[in-house]
Amino acid sequence: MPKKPSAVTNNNNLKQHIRWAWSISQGYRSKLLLYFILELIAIVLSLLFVYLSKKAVDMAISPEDLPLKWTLIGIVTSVAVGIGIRAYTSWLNERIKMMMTFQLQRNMLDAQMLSVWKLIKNWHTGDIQIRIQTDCEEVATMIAKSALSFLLTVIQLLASLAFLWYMDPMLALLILAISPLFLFSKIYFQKMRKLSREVKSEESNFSNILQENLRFRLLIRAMGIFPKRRQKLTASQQELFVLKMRQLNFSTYTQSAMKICINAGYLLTFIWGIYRLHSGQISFGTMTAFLQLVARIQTPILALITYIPGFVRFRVSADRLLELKEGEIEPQIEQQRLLGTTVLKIQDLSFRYEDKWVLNNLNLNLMAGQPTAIVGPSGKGKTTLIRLLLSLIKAEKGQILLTDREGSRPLTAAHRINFAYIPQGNSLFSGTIRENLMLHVKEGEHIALEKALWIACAEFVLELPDGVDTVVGESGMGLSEGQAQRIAIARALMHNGDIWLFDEVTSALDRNTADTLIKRLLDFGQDKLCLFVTHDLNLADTCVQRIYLD
Ligand SMILES: Nc1ncnc2c1ncn2[C@@H]1O[C@H](COP(=O)(O)OP(=O)(O)OP(=O)(O)O)[C@@H](O)[C@H]1O
Repeated sequence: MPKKPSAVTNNNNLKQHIRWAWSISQGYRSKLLLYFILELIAIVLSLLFVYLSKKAVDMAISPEDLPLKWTLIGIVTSVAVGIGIRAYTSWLNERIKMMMTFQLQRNMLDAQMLSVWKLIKNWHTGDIQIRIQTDCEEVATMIAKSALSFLLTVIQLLASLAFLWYMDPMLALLILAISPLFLFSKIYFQKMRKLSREVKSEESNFSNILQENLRFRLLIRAMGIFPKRRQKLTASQQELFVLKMRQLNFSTYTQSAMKICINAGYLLTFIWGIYRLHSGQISFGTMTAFLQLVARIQTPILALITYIPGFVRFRVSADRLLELKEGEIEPQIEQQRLLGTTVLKIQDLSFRYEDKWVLNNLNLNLMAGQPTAIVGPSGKGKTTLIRLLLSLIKAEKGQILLTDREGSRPLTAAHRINFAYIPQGNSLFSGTIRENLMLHVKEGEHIALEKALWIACAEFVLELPDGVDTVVGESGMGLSEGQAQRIAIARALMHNGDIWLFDEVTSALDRNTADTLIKRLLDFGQDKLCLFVTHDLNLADTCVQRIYLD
């Protein structure tokens, strides 16, 4: 059964998340360091601005005639350079974030594309899609942006606090005391994490329903189940609404509390400053510096608070992505072309899905030039045998040997290039027919396009107004099932593999076309190893060998 999106079983600790985030940052660290250093300079400049403006105000109201020019030049320079640095760092940061997101998305997709069969069936594509799209971005945002900004904000906060402490320790303590530090408590984090996880799970569920509704939109209408499927989508939206409202309510409470603290802090500083100014304990310049520093303390505190939801989402997303990466991945190996495969020998082959045995001690010899039909009732393991031959699944027992002019060797995933495989149903990609036909061909190793179309009884393509450049939609939309099936056959023949694995190639064809197709295939494939999985008895009768699976 596909995994329910809500079932995030992973719950890694903070250390594991940080270690993983660190590994993702590889390749970007020097750029991130540059960003960090420039931001530090910007912080120093902003404090320099506070210091110089205090000095300028005090100089301006001083009875002595002090030269203000250099102080004012210093103020303008610190502001101008600060703006320039911030513009560059924000550009740089967005760029790093984008690159990191794309790389993470590619890695996650690769892991899914290459994960072993057992894992594939556990996942719903809608769920995978939402994880790759939104969770990858969440993680990259944290690593490239929020984590460093958080650190910089803490530095800015500490520097401003130290400055204020230097001018008035009591005020610094008071400001800190009424800051909404409760937002860093464990209870707050736990609550946020729970809410975030629930929302993300429901988003995955919504994506699953949406994806299936769109994919089967014609079928849904034809079956008259549109209201039901719509209802399912609406129910998921309602659930999402409830969860997001819970999140919104929670953040409204916390933000209101936060705003009360921030305003109280400002008022306190103002009253405190006025009182001390009035009693002559501080200068007017110090009063302005107070107000600026309070802003420079409260703004970082506010910023730190806004990082919390992002940090919580990062941890939930990290769990979801680590879960996606779990399990066995097929190693990428170089493909080996065999030199005229003559025999494919299946010896004592047994296979089971979990505890259900599908094949038991199967023995079979496929010889070049002796087409074989595999027939039998539905659900007896015909497609499973094809999966074993394509090394998509591993046999429990037994082996498959391939013999060519150079000898025999066990079949592995490296031999896939030698197979011409046609799956059941429509398997065309969106794009032109030419793009579909040329998908896996190598220069100099493929047969002529027109020839492949002819053998596959797909000459009709050449008569279309745009010929092989005709654009087909998703899943071959714009073509009939039979037309799409014949183009898929031509595609399989194009790269001239020695071993043909044809799964129900005549299922969507009329009798005449099917018979012509069989004849052409058998004529052209006289030196090939042909395996037809079929319920078509005419096709089975034409084969030299018939194997009955029951
Ligand atoms: N991914 C899977 N996980 C668990 N069981 C599976 C899986 N795929 C197939 N099976 C089971 O294995 C058995 C053989 O399936 P298979 O698709 O090989 O049959 P088949 O002979 O090709 O059927 P058909 O003629 O209908 O295409 C079936 O009983 C099926 O329920």
